[in-house]
Amino acid sequence: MKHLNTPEEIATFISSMDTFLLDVDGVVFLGTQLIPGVVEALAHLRSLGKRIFFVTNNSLKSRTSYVEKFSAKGIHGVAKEEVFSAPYAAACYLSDIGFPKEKRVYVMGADGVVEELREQGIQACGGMDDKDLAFSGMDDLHRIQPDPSIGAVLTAFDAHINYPKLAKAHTYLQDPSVLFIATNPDVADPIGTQTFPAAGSMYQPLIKSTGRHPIIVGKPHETMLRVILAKYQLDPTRTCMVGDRLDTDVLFGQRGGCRTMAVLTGVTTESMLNQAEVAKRPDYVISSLGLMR
Ligand SMILES: O=C(O)[C@H](O)[C@H](O)COP(=O)(O)O
Ligand SMILES: [Mg+2]
Repeated sequence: MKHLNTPEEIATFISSMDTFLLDVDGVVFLGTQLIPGVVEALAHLRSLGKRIFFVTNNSLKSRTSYVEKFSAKGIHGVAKEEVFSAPYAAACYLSDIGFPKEKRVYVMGADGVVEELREQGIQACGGMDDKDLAFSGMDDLHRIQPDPSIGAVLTAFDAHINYPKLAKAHTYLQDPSVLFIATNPDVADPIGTQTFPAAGSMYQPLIKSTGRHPIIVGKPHETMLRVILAKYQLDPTRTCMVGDRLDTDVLFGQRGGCRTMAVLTGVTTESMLNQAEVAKRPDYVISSLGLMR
């Protein structure tokens, strides 16, 4: 694990890579705030002809919305195809396994998830339509019944989680043929100096109530990485996954045979790095992506 501190060390590292896979939350943004120096760093990498892809477990936005957010924050010229998100990975997974056209996916999450599914021609329900589902007592639950049109339950980050949604998902998952999928395993997100529950905390009640475990399609699940490496014929040894989490970003890069870098602007701290098992540590550490300019 090499710390990159001096401009010379950073320049030497950059020259050894052709492609950068950048995590978003904790690397580019912290909450809604752009991390200082990132716009300049991205412009510098691009000026050197480096390829950049954004690989995020964030399930609040579609890739189109992400491109708009990047642009609004001064990160211009990002193509939708350069953004790989957990909702997109979920849609590709369902499409790749031949999810039946007549079936629907029940989404516990935001509209960005529904948008990505529909873009792949997959019917989705739930999402924000269920955010205000009323619950007036246990005898109200007879309204929630099995639904043969549901072929999968997909959980994501859901700021409007409620008991009726959990009851619907639980009911649908009683049928073993209904797929149980989760966008990502991140259990908490850093916002400012605090942390808050994230997508990986949202499906835990269903694991307990149904006894079933979801297929996780986002990082560190390497499907998304294999798609990127294959689609763009990338050399993993000259591709670096840059992230703020060891258990998603670094593991994701390692599983794909890529180089890995941790930044200290998100979840991971210096002490976490030193406490981590050697095998789980990144190849490189830099205090911020903003220094790569
Ligand atoms: O909120 C979540 O589900 C995730 O913790 C968060 O969005 C992670 O996003 P990433 O760091 O992969 O961009
Ligand atoms: Mg992150």
